Amino acid sequence: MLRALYIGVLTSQGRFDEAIEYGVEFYSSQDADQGYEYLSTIEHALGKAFLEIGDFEQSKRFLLLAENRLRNQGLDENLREIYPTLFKLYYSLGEFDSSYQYGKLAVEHTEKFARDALDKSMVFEMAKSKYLDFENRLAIAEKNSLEAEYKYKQSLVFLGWSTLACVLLVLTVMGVQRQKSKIKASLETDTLTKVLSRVSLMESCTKAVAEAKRREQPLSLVVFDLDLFKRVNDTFGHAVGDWVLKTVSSVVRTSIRDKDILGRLGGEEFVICLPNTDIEQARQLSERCREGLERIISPVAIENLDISASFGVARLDDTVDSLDKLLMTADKCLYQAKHLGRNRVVTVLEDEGTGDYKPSMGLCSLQAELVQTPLK
Ligand SMILES: Nc1nc2c(ncn2[C@@H]2O[C@H](COP(=O)(O)OP(=O)(O)OP(=O)(O)O)[C@@H](O)[C@H]2O)c(=O)[nH]1
Repeated sequence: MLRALYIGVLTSQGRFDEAIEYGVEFYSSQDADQGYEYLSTIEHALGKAFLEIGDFEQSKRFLLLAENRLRNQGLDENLREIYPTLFKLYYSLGEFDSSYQYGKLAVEHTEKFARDALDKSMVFEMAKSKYLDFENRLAIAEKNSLEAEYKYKQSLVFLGWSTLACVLLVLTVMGVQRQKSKIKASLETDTLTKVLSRVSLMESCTKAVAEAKRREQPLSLVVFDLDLFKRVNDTFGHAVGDWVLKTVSSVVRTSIRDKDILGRLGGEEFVICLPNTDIEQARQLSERCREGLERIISPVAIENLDISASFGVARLDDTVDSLDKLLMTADKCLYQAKHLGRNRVVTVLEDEGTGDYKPSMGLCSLQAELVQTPLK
């Protein structure tokens, strides 16, 4: 193939004689194995060279050989190159019909080649744009996936922190709630005896009184106070005194109904509010409690630890129509019980005949009329 090219180069440089000499010498020793395309290229180069030096016969011979070879092989693209030379040859020979035919073929083949090239380049451009598009989409997808991964990691971090924050918040709220419930419980309950504290006792009693008045139901109120409790403290110490207070509370709690209200007024003084309970029922209940307290035995053998309490009982009526008056009346009865020798229950006395109770305010001056439990 190099030889064929060399001949072509010599021809293009105008060195026609050298090209012919070199080509004819090589061509006369033609080698069948060199191939059609190779031979036709040498023939075309020789045809061109002979044309240039005006040897039209030789030119025609080589060019037609080349044309036939290419036609037989269907090498259209090579034919496209040979037709202009044949056009020129026949034009030079004055054979204008043939010249015209080859000129036409040259134009047709050149156009076809141009169309093919255009098609190929279009296909190439399309493939290129598809590739670029693909590349772009790939780049966008990669960018998106990186962004998504980043966002995912960010959301994981956010989720972690928010979970931690939520847990901390819940723990804090739970802690605050626990504290609040503790504070509320400590405000509502007397820490030593576990019965209602003074504040919540007053609240509960106020509600119960209002409810009884609204429903027009009876209600009684008991105030009781441990007898000579100072002596218990002084003789046996405050620890024993505390134990007595706790035990008294629990004995009374078990002696009354669930709906009854038991609270510590202060020191060794307690209140029992008894909804839906008349004065006689309240007196009986107080008596049961009094007896229960008398039976308290200390777990360690403490000699002379006598526990007893005095009870004052009042009832809600037209005159004693508020919690304050109930407390005052019951307290007067309690004072009376202490005055009469302690360890007893004192209530206001029901007026014979009318069925009414004497006004509690007159209790102190009406001692003889008070219902008393006898001293043991
Ligand atoms: N251990 C103990 N003692 C208390 C508590 N609260 C009050 N006291 C004591 O209860 C005693 C009450 O004594 P006083 O008011 O003189 O009454 P008392 O000795 O019971 O006599 P009377 O009520 O007249 O029968 C005092 O010594 C108080 O210190 C308490 O929570 N624990």
